[in-house]
Amino acid sequence: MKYVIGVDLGTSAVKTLLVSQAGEVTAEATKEYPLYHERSGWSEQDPEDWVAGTLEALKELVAKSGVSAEDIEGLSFSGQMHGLVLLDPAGKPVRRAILWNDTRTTEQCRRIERTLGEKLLSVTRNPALEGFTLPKILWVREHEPEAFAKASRFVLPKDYVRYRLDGAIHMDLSDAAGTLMLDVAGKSWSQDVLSAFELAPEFCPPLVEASAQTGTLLPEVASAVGLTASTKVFAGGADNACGAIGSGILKPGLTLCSIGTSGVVLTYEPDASADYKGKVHFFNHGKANSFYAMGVTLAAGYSLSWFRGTFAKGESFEALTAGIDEIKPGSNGLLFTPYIVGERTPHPDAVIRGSFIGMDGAHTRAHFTRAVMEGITFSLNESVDMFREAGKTVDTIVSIGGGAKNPVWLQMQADIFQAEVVALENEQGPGLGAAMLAAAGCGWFPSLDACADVFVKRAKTYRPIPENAAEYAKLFRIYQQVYGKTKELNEALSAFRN
Ligand SMILES: Nc1ncnc2c1ncn2[C@@H]1O[C@H](COP(=O)(O)OP(=O)(O)O)[C@@H](O)[C@H]1O
Ligand SMILES: O=C(CO)[C@@H](O)[C@H](O)COP(=O)(O)O
Repeated sequence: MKYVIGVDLGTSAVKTLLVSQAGEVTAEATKEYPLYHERSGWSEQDPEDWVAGTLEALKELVAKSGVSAEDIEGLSFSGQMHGLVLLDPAGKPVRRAILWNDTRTTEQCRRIERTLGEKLLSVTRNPALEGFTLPKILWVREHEPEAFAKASRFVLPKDYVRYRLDGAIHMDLSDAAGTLMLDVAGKSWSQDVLSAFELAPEFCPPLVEASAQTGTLLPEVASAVGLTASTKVFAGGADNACGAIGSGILKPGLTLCSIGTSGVVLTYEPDASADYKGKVHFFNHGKANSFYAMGVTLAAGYSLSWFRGTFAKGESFEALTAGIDEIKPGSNGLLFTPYIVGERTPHPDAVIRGSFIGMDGAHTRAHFTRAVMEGITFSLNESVDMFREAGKTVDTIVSIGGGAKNPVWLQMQADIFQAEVVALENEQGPGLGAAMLAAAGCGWFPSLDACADVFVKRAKTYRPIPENAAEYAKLFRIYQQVYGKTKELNEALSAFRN
């Protein structure tokens, strides 16, 4: 039996999966790493932590699987999107990476809008959002000119890790789409954008498809992790593109919900013709010549992990969520908005922050926990709503990410989204998608679709419970008012944030 490895470079951890030719996940190994929030709205990671975590996870994966290294043919990546890694000419990062959930770049976003005008949407197909890469590049150039002067090019998080594994610098189209520098439909770096901001073409890495082979493992890396130097390395893609591949979202009509650190609702687009007028993100898929549209909740799983870290330190998610199934929809009148690091869809707003509305002396920690999960799901439902309003049928949603480990949350998703929610045998869609890129790249299947027929294994389907769905429809209308009613209050409070 032959095997491939999927490496998912997430925000909370790097997760590695060993997957057989039959699509069975035969081993998993995960390594966590820290996030640095030095100021309100800032979010950074050390690229060395990603590399060390990946090497440790790979070593553990190979050792615990008992599989012979010769049988592991290839490896590919899924990566947290948008994070800026600036490299000096020797390939060393000049500063920590600035991540997708860092919102310090509002001023740069406004400048990008003024400079590019209508080209912003017609070329990059996306609005200027703080999380995207170009505003981060402009921020470093303005605020840290010494660091910027050392940088000769930039890469995205998984590209840096791949470079350290195979020694070659590349970026795939699905990840490049999130930089705001790509001509998304034309699949090339946009000369218009680069010249508008005086960035040299050499500052951008060579573009490849997510399924392209970029090299083989460097001999020293292979021996450090217990693999062979002939292991093929494939480019891989953005985590959401890989999540879509790993959930079989490879043809029109399918929708994905992912609750990781962020939360996304995503639909497949067969070509670049759809026009959502910048209300949702529009990116290249990991499947060649196709696209996807998606809405993003910045702090989805992160809201629950923030809540756990602050009020239930040291407890597992299982302990934290115990008993929430005994509480009725609406958490006894408690409502949470998950804007704890600002928001993207449908309110691109770096200043807004979260709220608990309706706190009552009768509420217990379990009510708060359920309210957090409901608030996250309401936020994702705003994206579902937007797709429905744009004419899409959203009746079946494949659910992945850490949030999909929780059956109560999966039922809540079905009740709030008013759609069937499908859980997969393994909730790690992006890691599986990465493994599928390697499997297809190794020639095991003629296409990603053929690979999905074997690799994507559906488990349970959750159907809406009519009385819950009716309650949630009423609550959702209340939830939608909280943004408007707390916006000004948060603007006033922002002066007191550090
Ligand atoms: N048992 C669980 N119940 C509810 N939520 C969970 C559970 N396990 C993990 N999560 C959620 O999943 C999130 C992590 O998801 P994951 O997909 O691993 O994130 P990332 O890819 O961003 O690193 C956590 O922040 C948490 O909110
Ligand atoms: O910014 C986005 C998408 O635009 C995020 O979805 C990141 O790609 C991080 O993903 P997770 O760590 O939550 O999987």
